[in-house]
Amino acid sequence: MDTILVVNAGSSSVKFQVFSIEGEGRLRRQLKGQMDGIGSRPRLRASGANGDTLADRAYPIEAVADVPAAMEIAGSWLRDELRIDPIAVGHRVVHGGPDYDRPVRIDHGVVARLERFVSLAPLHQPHNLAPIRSILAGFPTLPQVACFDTAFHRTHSAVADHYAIPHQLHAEGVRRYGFHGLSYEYIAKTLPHIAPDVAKRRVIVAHLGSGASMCALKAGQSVESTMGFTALDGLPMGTRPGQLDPGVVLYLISEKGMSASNVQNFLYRDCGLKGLSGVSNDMRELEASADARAKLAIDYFVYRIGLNAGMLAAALQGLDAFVFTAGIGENSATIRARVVGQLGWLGVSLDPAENSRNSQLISRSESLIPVYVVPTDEELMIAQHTLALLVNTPSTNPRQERVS
Ligand SMILES: Nc1ncnc2c1ncn2[C@@H]1O[C@H](COP(=O)(O)OP(=O)(O)O)[C@@H](O)[C@H]1O
Ligand SMILES: CC(=O)OP(=O)(O)O
Ligand SMILES: [Mg+2]
Repeated sequence: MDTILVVNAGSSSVKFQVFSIEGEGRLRRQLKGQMDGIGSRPRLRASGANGDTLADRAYPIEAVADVPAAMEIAGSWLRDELRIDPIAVGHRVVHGGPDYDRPVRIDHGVVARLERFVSLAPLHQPHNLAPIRSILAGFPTLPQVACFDTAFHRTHSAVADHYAIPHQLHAEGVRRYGFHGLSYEYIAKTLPHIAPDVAKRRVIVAHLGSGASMCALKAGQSVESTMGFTALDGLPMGTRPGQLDPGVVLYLISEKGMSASNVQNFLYRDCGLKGLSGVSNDMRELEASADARAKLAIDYFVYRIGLNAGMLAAALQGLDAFVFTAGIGENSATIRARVVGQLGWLGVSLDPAENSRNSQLISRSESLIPVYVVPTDEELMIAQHTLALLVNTPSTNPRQERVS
């Protein structure tokens, strides 16, 4: 069976899926898994094609302290226990910079270009590139494809793509890229099947995971995002602050004597829900906590989502649907209820029973704007792009020739 392996390293998880190629470009999911709770409660879970459990293992926090450790455990499980032998590997690569507006077949030149963005996505890019490099070294003829978080947002207008700074910096690549594009692309492709009328109109998608952002979709195209040059901007996240006055950064440097790398570590690892609560970066732990600072962190998260929804509704000049997705958006009925509470001024009204069941439609019929929960599938997007590039790019790999 010819298969494609997909690897998606996020800030608190490593996700992977294996798809078989069924002919005529159709893919069938054979395996889906993730190591999540990295740095809080690490757990490897995986299921097979029929949803049957293949692994469910909890690890002590110190055994999976970071993403590389999670990658190592998940990788050896796939390699040594399941003997996965794919004909191609698709990777999520968070930063594609100004040049990549679509997925690309990987070679050493591509890796060298993507290395330049490591400092712009330090929580992700090194972990996205590490498996690419080790596969290139160990299996140089195995086709690999990079799929970018930034690519889906390259449709933004000039006003959405710029900061009010001198042009030279924009020309160098200091732009408002936006991230989580593979997730938004999946939602944009799925929404026409769920709600064909609103999918053609103005939709806000809230991708609320460990990293969190929101996207304004007009007729399925991204027109605005809460994230910018890096995945620091916009909403508060597990360990990142979201929108912050740049004056705070100047204060850290000039008054606290912090170096550039101290500030980088601080902004990517010590802020957000973790910094504000002092309890955890993990929303499940905050929801379970009685600590007043955990409550403040959740209040702040919800409040900022409401503020940013107003901004995106203005970008869209109206709103026809609101969609929740990713770890928190798909699973926390409490957070969804509170966010919908913030959208009351738009005439949105929640159906609490449907919300508590994680139903697809969680608003009441009289709600002026429907609210949906759509589980995202970044890995499926990556597999589809990988297959498309396999079929359309010539290769020296004889196993790959059979696919086309
Ligand atoms: N049942 C749940 N209730 C509340 N939060 C949840 C639940 N399940 C997962 N989450 C939260 O989702 C986040 C992880 O989301 P995910 O999209 O997997 O993140 P990432 O891809 O950035 O690693 C964590 O903050 C986790 O606490
Ligand atoms: C870009 C980003 O923040 O990704 P994730 O949410 O997977 O950490
Ligand atoms: Mg993610």
